[in-house]
Amino acid sequence: MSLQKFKEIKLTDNDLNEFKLLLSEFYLKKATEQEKLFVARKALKREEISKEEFTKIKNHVELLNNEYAKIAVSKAFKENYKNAKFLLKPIKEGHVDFANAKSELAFARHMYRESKTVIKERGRGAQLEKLNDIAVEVKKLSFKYGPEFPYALSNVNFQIKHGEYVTIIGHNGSGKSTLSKILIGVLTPEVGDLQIFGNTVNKNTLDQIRRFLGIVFQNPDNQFIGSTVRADIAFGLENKRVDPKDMETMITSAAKKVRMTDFLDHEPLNLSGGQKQRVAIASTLALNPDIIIFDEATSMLDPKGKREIKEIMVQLRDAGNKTIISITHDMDEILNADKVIVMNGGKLVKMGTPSEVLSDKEFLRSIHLDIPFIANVEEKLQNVGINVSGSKNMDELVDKLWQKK
Ligand SMILES: Nc1ncnc2c1ncn2[C@@H]1O[C@H](COP(=O)(O)OP(=O)(O)OP(=O)(O)O)[C@@H](O)[C@H]1O
Repeated sequence: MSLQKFKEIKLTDNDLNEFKLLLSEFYLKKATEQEKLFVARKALKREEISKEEFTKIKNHVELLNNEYAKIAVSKAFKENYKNAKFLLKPIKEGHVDFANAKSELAFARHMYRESKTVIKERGRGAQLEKLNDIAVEVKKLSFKYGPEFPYALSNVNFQIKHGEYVTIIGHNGSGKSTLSKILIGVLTPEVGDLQIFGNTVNKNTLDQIRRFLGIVFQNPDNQFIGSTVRADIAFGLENKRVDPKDMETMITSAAKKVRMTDFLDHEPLNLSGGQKQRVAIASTLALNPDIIIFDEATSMLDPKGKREIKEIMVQLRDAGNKTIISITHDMDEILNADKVIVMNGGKLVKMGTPSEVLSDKEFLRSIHLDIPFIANVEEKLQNVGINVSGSKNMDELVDKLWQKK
């Protein structure tokens, strides 16, 4: 088979995602019906239902079992893998098609293995494939809390690339919380579309898509489950059924990223606000999500705590391979971001780099946003003819002023 022909007929990551979703959905349906059969069997013994009624339920379960057995096969993926293997045979190393055919083979093998794992796990725990490198895409999104309410979000559109650090900012009532609830799947958009790595979020896909996301909430006290920092980080891993022998390494590695290794045996409730949020971040990081959403995560912290968390957001972005989304009304937070999304009255009113957004200070003031302290100082300096802009913190501003001397 030629490479061209293979590309026309090959299975894609989309097919694999559909297979995962179908299996988990069907398994859930089957489990529910099996539960009904269990109850019916007891009812039959107590003569509360007739033999005919019981047989009807039993036949239905049998039918589902048969159908499930037909679906839960990785034959198509095996065939696809076999086709990919044939691709390489006639192509010599060094030929233009060689690398291409090799990567097709690697992906076909990955899909075949994944399909077998999903069957073994009956679709439960399945992680959908990333279909592109756009971590979040919101298209024509509108939302209202009820028919008689005004739109809390109206026609919002944006894209966040994987690896970007984005802040979503807005005054009270601008729609930030509504947007964040939609992003984490607590609210469902009625108009428009939300995609995570190319996967459309809906009630069938939500559970699987959530695995891409980690969330750090506003109140650190509401996020603790364990009696020690270690137990707290372990909780999510246990839920994910991580092998206990890998657990300690994963806990230490997550704690290290937020500089909390010395506190692993401490009680979370005795920590400072900033430290508590660091533990919450470690618990999230341990699960290795691709996207971390900080939902007003610094708003209850003192200045030191705020600084600590902001530093960690920057470090996570700098370490690569994580998308950081911070929903906040702290304007100082926008300076370190790659991109800023400004919300007002349920609409996205501005989007750009911090410098682009800060270039129109009058507009920001008109929608009741405070200008970051550093940007205010720069504005005052510009007014007296000293041209400095785009500083992320006081040190950077001082450096720029020294260079001008
Ligand atoms: N549960 C609700 N029922 C009805 N309307 C709501 C509800 N929650 C929010 N709203 C309305 O939706 C709009 C957007 O509110 P939202 O809470 O998303 O804004 P916000 O930017 O997060 O504000 P804040 O910073 O005060 O939390 C507002 O007009 C608000 O009154």
